[in-house]
Amino acid sequence: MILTGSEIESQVAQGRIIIDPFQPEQLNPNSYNFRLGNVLKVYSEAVLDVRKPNPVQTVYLPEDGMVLQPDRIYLGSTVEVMGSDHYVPIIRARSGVARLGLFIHITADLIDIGSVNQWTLQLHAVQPLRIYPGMLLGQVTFWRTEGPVTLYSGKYQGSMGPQESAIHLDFDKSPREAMAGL
Ligand SMILES: Nc1ccn([C@H]2C[C@H](O)[C@@H](COP(=O)(O)OP(=O)(O)OP(=O)(O)O)O2)c(=O)n1
Repeated sequence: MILTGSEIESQVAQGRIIIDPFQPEQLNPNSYNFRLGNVLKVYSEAVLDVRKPNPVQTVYLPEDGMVLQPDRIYLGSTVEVMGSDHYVPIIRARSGVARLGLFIHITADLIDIGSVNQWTLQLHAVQPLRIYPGMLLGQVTFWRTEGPVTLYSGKYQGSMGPQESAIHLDFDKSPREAMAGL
């Protein structure tokens, strides 16, 4: 079951959902709009490798914006530190952003229960698009769970700013550890 905007606000007030900073005017009927931080990371090599660290360049989004090019992925992050030990967050683009052809994640919309940090966004523009730091880019929804809860303790816990893939770390683990996210 999805939380309504007023229930999100109530759960934030009780400390059961973390959204920091929290602005009530960013609430929607059943979601909360989040902002884009001013740091982007771009992979520097043309061919990426899941078994190795992939070097990145850091780019600071100027106040007058920056044009995203279609042939690459830009890692950004939310301004807000968000998460919950009680509800499962799922992120989406705002419709107005999607209507301009911008993906704000690439098939990774599910946030683990217990994952509290600035979430990494995988920005991909279908055609050149100027974006701005601090813009209201996406929305987060919160979902009730069923069953015993195990809180997230994976490799991206506590991250601030955009985090490049650390999937290469999985290759040093046993298949059981990798599947368990240990
Ligand atoms: N667009 C996204 C999706 C997820 N996350 C964060 C919150 C998630 O709780 C965490 C881990 O997500 P996954 O379990 O999908 O990713 P992995 O399986 O690669 O990581 P791990 O091995 O840590 O579970 O990454 C994020 O910042 N931005």
